[in-house]
Amino acid sequence: MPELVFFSGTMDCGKSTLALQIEHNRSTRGLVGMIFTRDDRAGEGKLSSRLGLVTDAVEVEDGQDLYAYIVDHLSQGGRADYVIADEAQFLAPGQIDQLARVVDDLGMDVYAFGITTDFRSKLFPGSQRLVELADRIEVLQVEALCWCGARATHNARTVGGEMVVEGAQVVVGDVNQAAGEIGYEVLCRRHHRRRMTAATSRAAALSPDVLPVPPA
Ligand SMILES: Nc1ncnc2c1ncn2[C@@H]1O[C@H](COP(=O)(O)OP(=O)(O)O)[C@@H](O)[C@H]1O
Ligand SMILES: Cc1cn([C@H]2C[C@H](O)[C@@H](COP(=O)(O)O)O2)c(=O)[nH]c1=O
Repeated sequence: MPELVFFSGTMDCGKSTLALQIEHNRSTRGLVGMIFTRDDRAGEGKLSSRLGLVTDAVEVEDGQDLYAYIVDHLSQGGRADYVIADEAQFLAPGQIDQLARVVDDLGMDVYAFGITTDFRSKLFPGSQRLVELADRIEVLQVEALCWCGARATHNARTVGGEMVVEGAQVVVGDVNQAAGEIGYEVLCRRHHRRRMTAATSRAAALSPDVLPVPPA
C-alpha cells in the first residue's frame, strides 16, 4: 500500500540526508522521484544536506497545487514513481492534503521531511497537517544533542547566541551562525524552557555570582 510518511525531527538531525539517501536508493533501481522543496538554505530549487550532498528539486510556490502539478507532469508524458517533499514544515496545510491525494488517487509513496515545531515550540501549520494525515510518522534515529548532552527535542532561534522568542515564524537560517546573526540551536526541553543556550550556559558558568565564595 502506498503511504504518506512524515519523517520528523529537530533541525540538523539528518532529515535532508535521509531524503537524499531514499532518492539515491530508488533512482539507482530505475525509479523516478518527484522532488519538492521550499526555502532550502542552498537556494531555490535545491534539496541540500549538511553532509555536502545536493540535488535539484521543484521549488514549491505559494498556492501551488502539488496534486495538479504531478497530474500535469504525468499527462505530458513525464514519469514519477514516488514523491519526496523536504522542508515540508513550510508547505501550506492544503498542499499536505494534495500530497495525501497523490498517495490515495495516484498510488505513489510520498515521503515528507520537516521539523515539527518552530522556535516557540508551536506546530508549523504544514507539520500539523502532516501529523493529522500521515500514515506513519518516523522520528529520525540519529539524535541531535543539546549542549548538556541530552537528546535535543526543540529548536531555539538565537541572536548572538541568546535565545529569542519574538519574531516571524519563518526565518530561513542555520545552526552555528556567526555571532550577531540570527541562527538556530537545538536544545532539550528543559533548556528550551529556561532559554539556556550553549553560549548563555557558558556565560553563567563564568559569572562571579556562581563562583565559590572564598572564606572570609
Ligand atoms: N562533518 C560532519 N561529519 C559527519 N556528519 C556530519 C558532519 N556535518 C554534519 N553531519 C551530520 O549531518 C546531520 C545534519 O544533516 P542534514 O540532513 O543537513 O540535517 P537536517 O536536514 O535534519 O537539518 C548532522 O546531525 C550530522 O549527523
Ligand atoms: C525553528 C525554525 C526553523 N526555521 C527554518 C530554519 C531552516 O531554514 C529551516 C529548517 O531547516 P533544517 O533543514 O531542518 O535544518 O527552518 C524557521 O523558519 N522557523 C523556525 O522557527
